[in-house]
Amino acid sequence: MTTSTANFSCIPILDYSLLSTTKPQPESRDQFINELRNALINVGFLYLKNHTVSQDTIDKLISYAPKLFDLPQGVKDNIRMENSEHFLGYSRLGTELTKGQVDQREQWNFGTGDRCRWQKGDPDYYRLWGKNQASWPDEALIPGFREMLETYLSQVEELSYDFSSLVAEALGLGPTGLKHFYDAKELMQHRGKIVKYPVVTSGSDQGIGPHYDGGFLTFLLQASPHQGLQVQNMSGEWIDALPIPGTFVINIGKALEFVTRGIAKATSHRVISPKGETPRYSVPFFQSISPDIRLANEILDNFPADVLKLRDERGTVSATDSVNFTEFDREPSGRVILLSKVK
Ligand SMILES: O=C(O)CCC(=O)C(=O)O
Ligand SMILES: [Fe+2]
Repeated sequence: MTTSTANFSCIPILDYSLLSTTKPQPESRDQFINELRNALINVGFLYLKNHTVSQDTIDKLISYAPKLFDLPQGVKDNIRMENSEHFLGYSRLGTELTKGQVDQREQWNFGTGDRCRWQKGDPDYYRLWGKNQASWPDEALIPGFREMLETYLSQVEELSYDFSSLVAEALGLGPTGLKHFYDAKELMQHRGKIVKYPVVTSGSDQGIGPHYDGGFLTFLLQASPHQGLQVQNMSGEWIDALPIPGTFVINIGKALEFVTRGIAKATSHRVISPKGETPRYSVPFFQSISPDIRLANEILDNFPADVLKLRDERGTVSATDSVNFTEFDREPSGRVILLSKVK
């Protein structure tokens, strides 16, 4: 593994209020963009504070999370992901593996939008666009949950587009430099999960094993105050990403790393199960790109020399722990996601 001068020992905290449109300050904007460039190239992870998602909605989501998992097992099993052609719904503890090892987590999978895009003759992966209907627990069992989560997902979706334009700017591509990776908003379906990591007293404490995210950008809400998320730096050390109230943890996925020629860095991360008395909860939101995009045809060019220099000074991590399928650059991105679900 290459050790780099740009190795990190903590995850930067970026302040979204530096971009405030009520009092625009060019130097504050420059500061934000510079900090973002550093985080994208040297860390692959950042915290975002003073973001645009309402704290009231986040507080509600945090209080709903345990109630969702406390629903009777039969209710949860009725809306199991395994029965959904859209891969939405509930998945039991122990049904997921990372690199052959069982992850100790229970999850609900949701998507934005509420329609299936697939029509006869369309590619198979359009079926991933699913109606959420099947994945919502009965309103009477958890009143207000659906409305709260739809509000949350649509606010994070908005943030994800705004943030993607800032990422493009920070990489020297101009604010619209990543826009062609997305279809029209009403055609996109982004995915989110609500995850419970139970307390582990014996056996494996792998909440989720070391992995890279596959897409462009992930927006993670740490929905309880537990230690557990760790991020691997250039020399292989695991750095804690402790929950910071009022922030999102944002990280880069393999697809963005690939199309930016390794400039924006995907960083390996994992979750260690909680040891105390109470479970850990988190809510990742995975921003999708157009399902028809073949990444190998879309590798970006025209990066400014200073951005390329920062990448080259950083060096590369020689140990590869890539996504578990090899066709991720050549197949349409929708099929890559489909393959990852059925493997
Ligand atoms: O739960 C977390 O904190 C991280 C989850 C994660 O990395 C993932 O689901 O890809
Ligand atoms: Fe992840």
